[in-house]
This record gives sequence, C-alpha cells and structure tokens, in this order.
Amino acid sequence: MATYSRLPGSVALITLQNPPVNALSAAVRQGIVDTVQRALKDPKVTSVVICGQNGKFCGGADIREFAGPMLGPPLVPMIHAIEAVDKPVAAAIEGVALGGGLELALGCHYRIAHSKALLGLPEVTLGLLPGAGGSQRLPRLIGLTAALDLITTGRHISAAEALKLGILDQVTDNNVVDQAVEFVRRVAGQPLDSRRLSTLPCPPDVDSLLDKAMVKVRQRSRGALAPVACVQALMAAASLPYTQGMEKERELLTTLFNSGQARALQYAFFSQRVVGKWSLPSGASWDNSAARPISKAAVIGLGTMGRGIVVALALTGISVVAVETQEKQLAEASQAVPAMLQREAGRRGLATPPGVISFSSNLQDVSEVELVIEAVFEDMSLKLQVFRHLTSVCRPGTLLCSNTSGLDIDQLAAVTQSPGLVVGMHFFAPAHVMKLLEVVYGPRSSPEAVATAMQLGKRMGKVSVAVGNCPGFVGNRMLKPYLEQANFLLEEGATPQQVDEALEEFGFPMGVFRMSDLSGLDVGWRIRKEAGLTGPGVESTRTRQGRRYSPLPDQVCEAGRLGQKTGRGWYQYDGPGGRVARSDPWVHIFLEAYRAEHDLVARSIAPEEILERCLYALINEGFNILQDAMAAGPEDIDAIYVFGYGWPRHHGGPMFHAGQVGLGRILERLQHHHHNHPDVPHLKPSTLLRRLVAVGSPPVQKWREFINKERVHSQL
Ligand SMILES: CC/C=C\CC(=O)SCCNC(=O)CCNC(=O)[C@H](O)C(C)(C)COP(=O)(O)OP(=O)(O)OC[C@H]1O[C@@H](n2cnc3c(N)ncnc32)[C@H](O)[C@@H]1OP(=O)(O)O
Repeated sequence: MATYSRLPGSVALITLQNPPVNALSAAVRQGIVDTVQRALKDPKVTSVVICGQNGKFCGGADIREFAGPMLGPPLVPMIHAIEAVDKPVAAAIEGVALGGGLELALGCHYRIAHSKALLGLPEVTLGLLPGAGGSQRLPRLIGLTAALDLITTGRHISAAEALKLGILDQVTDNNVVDQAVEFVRRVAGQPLDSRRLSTLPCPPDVDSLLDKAMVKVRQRSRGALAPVACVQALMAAASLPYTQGMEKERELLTTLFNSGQARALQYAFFSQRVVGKWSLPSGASWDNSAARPISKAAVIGLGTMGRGIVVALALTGISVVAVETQEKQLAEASQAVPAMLQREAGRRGLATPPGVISFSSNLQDVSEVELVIEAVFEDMSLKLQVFRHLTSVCRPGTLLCSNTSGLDIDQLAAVTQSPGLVVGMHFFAPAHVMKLLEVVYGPRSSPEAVATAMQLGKRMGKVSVAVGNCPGFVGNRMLKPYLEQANFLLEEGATPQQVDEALEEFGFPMGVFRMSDLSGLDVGWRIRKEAGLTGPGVESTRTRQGRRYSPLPDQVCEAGRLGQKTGRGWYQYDGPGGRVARSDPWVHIFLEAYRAEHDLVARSIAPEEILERCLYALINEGFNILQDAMAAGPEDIDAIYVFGYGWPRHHGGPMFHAGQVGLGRILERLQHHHHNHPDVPHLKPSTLLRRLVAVGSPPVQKWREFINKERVHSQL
C-alpha cells in the first residue's frame, strides 16, 4: 500500500509500504494511484514527495506477481499520471531505486537521493527489459551510451555516479525526505515541461552505436533474449516518437514475459535467496545455529587456490596468516598476493585493506587464529598430515576447513581432536572472483561450524550452498557423468570442437574440452589416479571398476598435453599460456588411431545427441543427489551450477531445465541412452526422477516437499 500525509507548508508525502523492499505490488500501485489523485485534488497541496518506508525507496516490480495474472493498476499509466501532475513531484530515494522503482522515479519531475542509495535497471538479469517506460525515458535523460550500459548490464550504480550521469538532481548525506521536501517547496510554481522526460527528444544514434552494441550483446550473451530486446528498445527510443517507442517497449516486454528465459532467470533470482536460508537434514539452520565471529584466519598452501582464498578473506578485513612450507612458492606468493589484492579491491571500487596479510613458512604461526582453511594439493595423505598438525598447534575451538574439491571431509575430521569443528569450504578458481562456495558438512560437523562457514562465505560476497559429504560433493559429482559422456562421444565419432560447439550454443561460456584445457588435464588425471582408475599398474582397458571407462583424457595428458599451460591439450594454442584454441590435427589423428585400436567405428553425431547425453547424464546425477539428501533442494543444485560451473543463467540451472524440458521427456531419453549403453550406470534413470514422473511431474518448486514426504514414507 501507500500512505498519504500532508506536511506543513502544503507538501503531500506519499510513502510506499511493502516490506522488505517496497516492491510495486498491486496494492502498492493502487495506493500510488489513489494518493496521487488525492494530492492532485487537494487545492492546499502545491508539491508532492514520494518516498519508501524503512529506508528503502523501491526494489521494483513485485517479482512474485509475475507468476500469476496481472491484477491492480498497470505501471505504465500510473507513471504517466505522475509525470502529468501539474505540481512538482520529487522521488526521495533512500536504499534502493531499482527496476520499476527507478522507472517510477524517472516519471517524477525531480529525483533526490541519499549518498548511500543504489540505483539501476536490473530487469535484464530477470529476462526482461525496463518495460515501465525506462527504456524510453532513460536515454532521453542521460543519452544513449550511458543508458545502453545501464540497461544491458543491469548494474547497480551509486548515487554519486547517478548524479554525474544526470539521473539525480541532488544527493545528500542528510535525511533525504527532508531534503526532497525542501527542494519541492523551492521549485513549486516553476514550469514543469522540461522535467517531463517523455516529452523530451531522444538523441539519435549517430554513430551506429546501437548496431555495434547489438553485435556485442549477441556475442556476449549467447542465446539470451533479454539483452537483445534491451538494445531493440533503445533503437526504438532513438528512432521513433515516444508513443511509438512505448508501443515497441510493450511488444518486446510481452515477448520476453512469455519466454521460458524470463521464468528461468526469475527462478534463479529466488534460488539464490533460498540457498542462503540453509538447513541440514538434522534440522540445523540459521534459526537454531549461530555463526562465530571471525577476525583472524589462516590459509595453508599458497598455490592458485590458496592465493585467491587469502585475497577473498583479506577483502573482508579479516587478518590472514598465509602459510606455505615451500620457500620458492612462498616467495612467489608473497609477491603475487598483494598485487592480486590491490587489483581486486580496485575492481570492486574499494580501498586496499592495509597490512592484513602476514606470510609464513611455519605452521606454528596459525596457533592464534579462529579459523584455518587448508588449500594444499588434492592428495588425501597430504591433507591428513596437515589436519593432524593443525589439531595439535591450533588453540581449542579453532574451526578447521578444507578447500578439497571432493575428498572425504569425515576422514579429515577423524584425525582431529574436535571433528565437529571440521567442514569443507570448496572455493572455485579464481577464489577471489568466483561467486560460488560449497560448504560441506560431514556427519560430525556441528551446526555452529556450518553456520560460521556459511556466514563467512556471505561476508566474502559468495553464494554459499550447504552440501553433504559425498565424493565430488554436488558440483563435481554431477560433472563426472557430464565429462564421461563427452569422452564417450569422442570415442564414438565426435570431435572436441563438435562437442564444445553444441554446449556453447546451449549457452555455456566454454565447452567441456576448452574448459578442460583451461583448468589443466593433469587435474582430472590426478583425481582419477587417486580413485584408482588410472596410473601405473592400472590395466589399459575400456572397462574399469565394472563400468565403461574412456582412457582418452589420460592418454592425452600422459602425452604431455596438459592444456593451455603447455600450449597443447584437446586444442593447440600459440604457445604455453596461450588462450586462443585452434583445432589440432594431432588430436584428430590420435582419435582415429584410438578408434582403430579399439575397433570403434566413427559415426556422425548430431548436436541434439551431444546435448542430451551430456546434460541429461548430469541432470540424472542431480536427481541422485537430491535422493541421497546431499543437497537440500533443486535450488541448491541450480545455484551451484549457475554460479560455479557456467550453466547459462537463462536456463535457470540443470534441475529447472529438466522441468522446462519435461521430466517425462528426460526420463524417456535417459532410458533410450541407457538401453544403448547399458555399461554406463550414470545413464540409468534415478529413482527420484521416476517417482516424480509417476506423480505427474510437479513443478520444480514442489520437489523439496515431495522428496521430504517420500523420505518419510521410505519411498526413496
Ligand atoms: C513491467 C516491468 C517493469 C519493471 C520490472 C521490474 O521492476 S523487475 C524487478 C527489478 N528489481 C530487481 O531486480 C531488484 C531485485 N532485488 C534485489 O536486487 C535485492 O533484493 C535488493 C533490493 C538489492 C535488496 O537486497 P538485500 O540483500 O538487502 O535483500 P534480499 O535480496 O535478500 O531481498 C530481501 C527479500 O526481498 C525479496 N525481494 C527483493 N526484491 C524483490 C522484488 N522486486 N519483488 C519481490 N520480492 C523481492 C527477496 O526475494 C527477499 O525475500 P525473502 O523472502 O526474504 O527471501
């Protein structure tokens, strides 16, 4: 709703009230329409201020309403009515003015903001465009270049930047409502024509800026509809009168609204919030578990991951003891880390935190910290050694975390004096940049330890997801069948390029083989060696541990082709460290020889089969994970894939995508592929998938409840 009050001196104050962010629900829109009418009719009122309750102007349209039929007054005429008022109307912006919230402010004649306010048009991130006139008013106010940037990236900007761009008329450190009231009193009676943005001319696109932007946007966000529609709306603003521009805006918005992509992106928005409210099968959650405050931490091992973790911690203001026992590595890290910290702080617009990192080669130096993150090589015996040492040097009560990407947390906990204080904190490279953190709880991890790791993740700006302790946890466990299928497809006749192109066309920033070259083929090789699947003494067959196995990646790695770092992998590069992947005749000859050796006849494989085999195998493992209670719900898996594995956000995440494709279809295709490849257990449809199909394929939002019920009745 919106409340109305008349302040002394003939100013009407309209306050939006819809906690927590004053989203423009039907009730709020009705409230605005009614109160604006009231202000218009009241002869004693000479000017109007619109503000939001509880320090937040407005977080935009109410996203929850998008799923149902449109009720209440529509936004566009509501904003037009405000713009048409013949008394000055000012938006008093505190907290946020985002999406429809900023569009509402653009309909006001003046905009005054608090210096800490954030403004933006993030609709593109929800699969939409600023469809309440924002795509037409903003370029009229700040020009095409700046409007293009804000609308196609959806980024939030500070009040200072908004003032510089011309979005705001005034910024204040004081009470913003008081300032806005004073402002409108001052301007009351002045002509308003030039303040009505819809009546101003839009600058023309003289340098084909928008054509160039369209090419860039299509390249950058492969397959995503909203960024393209945003540019089209700006093209309309630049070339058509306002009314026709608005018609185009509405037409584009309708197309986007009805697209699966908008639903996927809105689901992704809510998933991110759902996973923050973690809960464990034991019933532990934020409601009953308190996080410990952490001000001093240590990181053990200063390879690529360890360095990134040090930077991520330091950026939060935590003092970090960075330990590396190899002198050469320590010397390199103590040069590299401060530079990384400075770069990352600059990228985030922060001052470099002074002197919070100390470097050491001595493990004894961690004795005073409250939390340790071990980031040594992915080798269980080495990690056990580190944990034994830590438990003897750290003071009682220190949280011991491992950055393992898939090893058994419980085994590590078992060698410590307080197994309850051991959790996994699985970062993704580069750890100071990537948003995802898997917080891995073992059977003995205490709720307090999980809460502390989740809270620390939040402080570092991560999307932290609590996951159970199983080989590979959630992300890498699902990656295994995906990678496996990609290798099998090579055996059957595909090339690395064909596989990568199909996946990149789907929307992944990089296909599986390009990704493997980037991370290094030795990484996977070592994990397979640890699992007893490859290495000296393992027989070179295509069946290992009772299932089909492809030795292809082992052989490429053993040929010294480790990927980008050696200039050769599944592709060739200009040299070691090269970034541009080119097809390599060596790989094609190697694949032909391999197929001949194993009597495999190459066949032509369609992109559809590539996608089905890779993605459905991965999705199937997601169902197994839910069935095993290693993830609390499909949102957790989807957040992991969107934030950590490059799953295209406009496809929501693997589990959401399964629902979009249709669970019946996924089941049928898995059955088909499993029938053709009975020696591949990952293609055998999971029991949970079968159960969901049997009960009529409920929407993804209902799975959590279904799984819990099935578990109670021991159906899973
Ligand atoms: C016709 C088309 C015209 C307009 C289209 C639009 O306006 S689309 C909406 C554009 N707005 C946005 O994209 C803003 C989305 N919200 C945010 O970015 C953040 O929530 C915000 C406002 C920066 C606040 O962040 P904070 O970290 O403080 O809180 P949190 O994100 O956890 O949100 C708190 C709860 O509010 C819910 N929520 C936030 N925004 C909206 C919204 N626009 N509609 C509905 N609900 C919203 C959010 O889900 C949280 O709910 P909870 O139940 O507590 O999880």
